[in-house]
Amino acid sequence: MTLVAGIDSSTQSCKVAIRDLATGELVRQGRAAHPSGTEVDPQAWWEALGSAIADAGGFDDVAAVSIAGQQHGMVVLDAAGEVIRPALLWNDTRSAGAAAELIAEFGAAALAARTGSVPVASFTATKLRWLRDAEPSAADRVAAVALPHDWLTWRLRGFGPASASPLGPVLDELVTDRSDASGTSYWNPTAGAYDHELLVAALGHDAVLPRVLGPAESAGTTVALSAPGLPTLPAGIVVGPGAGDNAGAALGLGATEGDVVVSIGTSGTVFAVTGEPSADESGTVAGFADASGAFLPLVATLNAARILDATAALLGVDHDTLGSLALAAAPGADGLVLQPYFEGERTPNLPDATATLFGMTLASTTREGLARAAIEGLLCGLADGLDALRRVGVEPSRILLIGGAAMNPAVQAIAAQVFDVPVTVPEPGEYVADGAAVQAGWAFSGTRPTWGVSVAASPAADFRSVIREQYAARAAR
Ligand SMILES: Nc1ncnc2c1ncn2[C@@H]1O[C@H](COP(=O)(O)OP(=O)(O)O)[C@@H](O)[C@H]1O
Ligand SMILES: O=C(CO)[C@@H](O)[C@H](O)COP(=O)(O)O
Repeated sequence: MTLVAGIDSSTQSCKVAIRDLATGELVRQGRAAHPSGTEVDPQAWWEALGSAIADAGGFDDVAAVSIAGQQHGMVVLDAAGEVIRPALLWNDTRSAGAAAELIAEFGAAALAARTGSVPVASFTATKLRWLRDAEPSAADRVAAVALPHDWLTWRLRGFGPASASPLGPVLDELVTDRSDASGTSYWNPTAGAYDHELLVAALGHDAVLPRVLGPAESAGTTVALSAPGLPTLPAGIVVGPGAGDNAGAALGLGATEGDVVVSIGTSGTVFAVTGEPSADESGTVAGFADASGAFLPLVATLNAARILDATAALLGVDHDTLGSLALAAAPGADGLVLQPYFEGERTPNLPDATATLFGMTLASTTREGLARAAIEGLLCGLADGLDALRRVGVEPSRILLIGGAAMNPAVQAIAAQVFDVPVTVPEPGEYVADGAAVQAGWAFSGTRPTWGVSVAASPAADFRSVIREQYAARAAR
């Protein structure tokens, strides 16, 4: 049996899935938590990767591995391969002003044409601009800029600071893939090339950027690694190019035309695989590349599963009870509307916003109503994202609902009331890690594995227009 491993180094945790290349059968899995916060030392991801690999029973019998990861995070390296400062994550909004500056300097239409997207604070270029202005001595030392998955892939292949890696700080050995490169705001998905003028405008000087590999290209192989608390690896495992986590999920689901993936994890994302690139000048849709050689128009919200975490904590219940409470309230929650911008928001671009509860009356202010308003508010933001995808030409025929919160039966049922296209819930699984495993198998064998995905639920279509109408009315005010 040939085993391939996929890794999802996501915002909240690191997950490993080991599958049989021939059948796709899940053989082993593991996971480890990441630190909280929007600024994280990449070493914590490296240690979590070691724990997750150990939790999955190790890689001694694994033939190939690939890493998908949270997108956009700024990992800055000096000439010695040392991480200069903690990484700023996709959900860190301190660079909102820098994003506005870059748009003012180049124009939204030009940036959309050159990079597929109009940057918001999530994008790497804006974080580099923030670094240039807020920490100039750190910016001066930047010799290379990587994304979370690029840096982990580099470490897995034995590169890193001289003191902590067998092959040392060879910056030219950094690699990435099209999907993650397209979230930087200095890579052109249509041309398939970096735009160094935009990098220099952001950082203040040029730097080494990871070489962009094709979907099935191998990044090389692992070297033997062994140190307490860090990944333990045998030599010679084929390493795939890696991917942004959303592109990884599309690969893991085998998403095809008509499929729109709605992922409810730390971020909420709505995306589709398309044959043509997109360039939305309004900035709502990010024109990413995917991990199969195609494109991935995507809308992302900063607030998603943690809306439900916060509401469940407030009500003093677990996720299941939150769901039961929500289903006990009527669609529309008697007018109670949660605009759930707890962490600011990215879509719409309101980095300094906070959450607001509208429509509180003596009748509507119940535990059941609040639970439902939380789920409805979460899903309405994503349904707005679906409408934005339609505006760039995506024609959805079904929603594939994934991510931690998609496991909640109430979220599934209310999704069928909020989305006006049929909702399908794949078997609970780690589709980002699975997509990375597909990619590892592709790099190993030269053929893209097609493993198939089982469906767990197809909630009956139950569209209730009141939910989106009252949400939109509140948003308009
Ligand atoms: N049954 C559930 N109902 C609602 N939320 C859930 C449920 N199970 C997990 N979650 C939430 O899902 C999130 C994790 O989802 P995941 O897709 O793994 O996120 P990420 O990939 O961003 O780390 C957490 O915020 C967790 O509390
Ligand atoms: O910023 C984006 C996409 O543009 C996010 O989707 C990140 O990629 C984080 O993903 P999760 O950790 O929430 O899965």
